[in-house]
Amino acid sequence: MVDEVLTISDVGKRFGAVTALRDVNLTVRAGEIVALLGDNGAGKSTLMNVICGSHAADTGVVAVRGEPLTSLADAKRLGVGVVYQDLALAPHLSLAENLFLGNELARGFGPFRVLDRARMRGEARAAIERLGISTLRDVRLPVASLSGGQRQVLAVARAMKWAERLILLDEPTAALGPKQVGIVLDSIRKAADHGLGVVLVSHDIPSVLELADRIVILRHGTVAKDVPPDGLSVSDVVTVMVGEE
Ligand SMILES: Nc1ncnc2c1ncn2[C@@H]1O[C@H](COP(=O)(O)OP(=O)(O)OP(=O)(O)O)[C@@H](O)[C@H]1O
Repeated sequence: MVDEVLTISDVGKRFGAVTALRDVNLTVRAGEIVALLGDNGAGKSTLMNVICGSHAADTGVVAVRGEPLTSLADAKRLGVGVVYQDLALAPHLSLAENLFLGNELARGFGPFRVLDRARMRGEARAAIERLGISTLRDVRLPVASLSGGQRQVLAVARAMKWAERLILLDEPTAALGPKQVGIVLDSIRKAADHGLGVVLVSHDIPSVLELADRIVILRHGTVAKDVPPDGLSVSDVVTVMVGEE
């Protein structure tokens, strides 16, 4: 399909005697949010690691826009960005500096090259505005002064700035209060509205039912259910997760 960003076909992954993933098939389209749910040990992290190229699948194919992805370098080249649970932000640097961490802009030539702080600030403001988050207006503030939810939003803004096709999020609402959860969910929805595919892992089933376009439930390394959230309750999801349908 034309707007398919991620295609996972018959993926399997073992760790010694443990089968972490078996015959996993999954697609994500541009603008779509897919939530991966499952009990502990169901294979969620392994699948995310395979999608971001940090683990190679033993069998099957992971492809972004039809191009195979088997390494972290492939993931970067193919426009896949990851928001890790620890967010990988530098607390003493500003919002703008964090957005450009490892991708700093410079101006001038040769020995006269210096960081182009004004441009980084301008682009950081634009990146944050795209998410419609007014609470992060001052991009010169240090990240240490932000709340947990604001940090999570900043991490989403950074992934969105550098990833052209797909962003992966690990537990984006863990340890946040209800208001903060709302802000983070909004930022993820905005990223999808800008045409990115989104895959997230979460144990926060109510939030996921509100946010996701599709719910994919893994059980013992296979896809037990892949459905829109319409009409699903938390207990329906838990029943599938634990295998008591
Ligand atoms: N590096 C590894 N070496 C050996 N076994 C592993 C490794 N990573 C995962 N596993 C095993 O693979 C299975 C799937 O694990 P995975 O971490 O993907 O599950 P999960 O759904 O993310 O669980 P959780 O919600 O607890 O994080 C488990 O049985 C786990 O013990």
